[in-house]
Amino acid sequence: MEQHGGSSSQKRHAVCIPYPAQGHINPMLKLAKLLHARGFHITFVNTDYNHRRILRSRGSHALDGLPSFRFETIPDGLPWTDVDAKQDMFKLIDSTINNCLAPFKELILRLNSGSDIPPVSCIVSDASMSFTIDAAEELKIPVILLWTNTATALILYLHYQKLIQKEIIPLKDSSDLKKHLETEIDWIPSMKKIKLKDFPDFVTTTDPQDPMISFILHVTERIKRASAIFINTFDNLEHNVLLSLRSLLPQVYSVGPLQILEHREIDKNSEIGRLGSNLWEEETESLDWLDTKAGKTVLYVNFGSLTILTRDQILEFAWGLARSGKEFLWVVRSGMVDGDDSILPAEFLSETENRGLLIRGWCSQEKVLSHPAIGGFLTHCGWNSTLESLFAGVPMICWPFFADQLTNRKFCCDNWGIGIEIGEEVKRDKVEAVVKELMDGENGMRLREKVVEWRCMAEEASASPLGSSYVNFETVVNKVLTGHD
Ligand SMILES: O=c1ccn([C@@H]2O[C@H](COP(=O)(O)OP(=O)(O)O[C@H]3O[C@H](CO)[C@@H](O)[C@H](O)[C@H]3O)[C@@H](O)[C@H]2O)c(=O)[nH]1
Repeated sequence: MEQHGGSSSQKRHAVCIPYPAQGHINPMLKLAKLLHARGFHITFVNTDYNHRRILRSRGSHALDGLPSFRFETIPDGLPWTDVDAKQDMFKLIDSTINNCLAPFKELILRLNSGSDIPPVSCIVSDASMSFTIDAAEELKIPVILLWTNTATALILYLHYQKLIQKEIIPLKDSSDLKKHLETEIDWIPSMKKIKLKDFPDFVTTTDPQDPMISFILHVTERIKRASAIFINTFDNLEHNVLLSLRSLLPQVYSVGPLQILEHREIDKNSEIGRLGSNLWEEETESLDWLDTKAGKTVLYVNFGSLTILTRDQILEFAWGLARSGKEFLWVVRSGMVDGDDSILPAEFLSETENRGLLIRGWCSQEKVLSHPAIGGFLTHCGWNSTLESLFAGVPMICWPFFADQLTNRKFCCDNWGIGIEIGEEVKRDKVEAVVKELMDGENGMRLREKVVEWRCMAEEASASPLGSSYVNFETVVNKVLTGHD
């Protein structure tokens, strides 16, 4: 991809910095590769902690980079921990806000003093790392934010301040929780009568100082200062919301699914294409196992990188899967079950050994979802998983854990027609019923047809030269990042 760029003095240099969690690093790496393909020199910035994790999971040379695509690190400000230690999400949020600006600015100054690379000409930052806006303003360079959730989640978050002003949150009395969650909100542009239970979480707090609410207010206030905001979605999927959003934030550009742009533009066997960012080591068994299975017969089960299940929940899922009689591939990440990952009972393992593959660890999800044997996805509705499922044409069973996943569940099931709800409380009978419905039922067929329709629209959005996401990406690269009309 070097051929697109000019000499180092002419090249533009983008410093790309994701929020330090898997669901944010993955889309940022895709974006960085796309910018590199357009001739940008890239510096990709991980936290020290995640850098060490990637080296461990991908090998000691995984982040050596290339002359025009380099990796750097900054500390996350948390006490030094072992790579196996789980990072506390709330402490990490707080720490990035308070501790990352100084090392980030030092990094940019150091990059600017190097003679072998072009000076930093723009920052491409996760919207949750909004200290980067201060750095960009000081350096007088543009900052582009990447919003890794839906446009819907963004418009809802932008109205949390108003929810507080209207005294809807924080909740005064938690005994009213059920009624509170059924409250219809009808004053958010393009959101027709959305209930609080479909908001991206945190609306059940009774704490006036709730740290997540403070974080949401912090991010949504600062986001307005960005030169442009990329959203990993596409126009057809969230057309009206994007229109409303643009009247609040004119610099919003839908550029998703980034996976499709990456797929089209980056040769996956090239040095850049092979760069990856998995924090857990990927197993290799599941693709071979899937090769032995018939088309669309296997349910894939994976709850992403942050979900924590209780012992009861994992048991209910396990027995529901066993009773469904369907084949399944279930990936159980280390640390995914509160207290103990090895609690799946021997009876479950022996009953399902001929039709279930249980992977303890991490798989290559994009490859798994695209395998022809996969017929359904039991998911926590993280936005990357949702888009990846859509791109693979795989319908979903939706069991959100927290945050934007609740909103994604609502839209997948009620608006886009690509998912079935399983209910908040996991019960084996329900799991059994929805798995059968998705894999064998008429409803499953309808969802499968619908998801393929959405995949076609996503592909159209990403197509050169007129697809909306493609055009939006080009517009920002030309106008904002390189200053050309
Ligand atoms: O075994 C696995 C499990 C996951 N993945 C990948 O890891 C990413 C997970 O992202 P996502 O599905 O979005 O889930 P989370 O890790 O939970 O993502 C966080 O970030 C997302 C994007 O902001 C939010 O939508 C979620 O709510 C938030 O929890 C995806 O790219 C998956 O392909 C793998 O490759 N292998």
